[in-house]
Amino acid sequence: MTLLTLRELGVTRRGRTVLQGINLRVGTGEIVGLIGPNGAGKTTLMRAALGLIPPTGHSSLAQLAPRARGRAVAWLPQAREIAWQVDVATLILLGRTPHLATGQKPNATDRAAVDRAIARMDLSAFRDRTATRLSGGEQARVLIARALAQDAPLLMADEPIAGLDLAHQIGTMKRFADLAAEGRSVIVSLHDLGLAARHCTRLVVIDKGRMVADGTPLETLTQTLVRDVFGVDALVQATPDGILFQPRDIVG
Ligand SMILES: Nc1ncnc2c1ncn2[C@@H]1O[C@H](COP(=O)(O)OP(=O)(O)OP(=O)(O)O)[C@@H](O)[C@H]1O
Repeated sequence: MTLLTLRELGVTRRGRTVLQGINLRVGTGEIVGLIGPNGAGKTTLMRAALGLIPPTGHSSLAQLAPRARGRAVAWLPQAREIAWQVDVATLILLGRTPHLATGQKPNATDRAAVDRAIARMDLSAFRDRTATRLSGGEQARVLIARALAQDAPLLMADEPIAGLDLAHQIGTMKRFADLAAEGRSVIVSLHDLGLAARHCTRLVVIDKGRMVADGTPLETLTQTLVRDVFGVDALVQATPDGILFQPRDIVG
């Protein structure tokens, strides 16, 4: 089953081409890491795929009406502002909105989805706390939980682990693996190439608005690619315990 199809997706902003020629098909059970330097076009790709900015070309998600899109994909943007002075459980319940008709009250299924998301993001101790009074990293986990509660087949997350402590970075990547094991998929932009190499099933490398590599972490994260795209000399090594990625120095 295909959860997302992009064909020749492109974006022009203020007369400048910032994304072009993106072709991508995401099936079930994938953790697709979107990687690339600052300004490469990762956020633009996700927002264009969702139809949040007008793209050229085709995105299967951009065609959908808002409620149908909310059931097809959960979107976790990079900006993490929480505006509502509500408790954590209530905020996470907002993730169920695409499943509720206008005026419909949440039912047992919705509450179970919230409980699952709270457990998955290690937030049981925070469920009754006011969300705006949590630390930045705690708020980030609440927003991930809200996206998980949406129970969509596809999760698109823009730098979701930025600002999380190490254990919660790894924990979040493992939760994404749980989703993939359930047959869902995750598209996640990441700057930590070590975590990307270790936890993603596939990496899509974006550079200057173009896709320059698409494959397994070992196929894509070659020393040459890391040097050419990121300007960094790195050690990339397959070990019995997974891929090790160690950036060593800036090149050039
Ligand atoms: N509203 C806008 N108007 C004009 N240019 C924009 C706009 N938004 C983004 N851009 C440009 O598009 C390019 C891609 O930006 P994008 O945010 O997609 O990069 P990114 O890969 O997500 O970067 P980062 O890792 O820094 O978050 C950048 O050159 C950026 O300056």
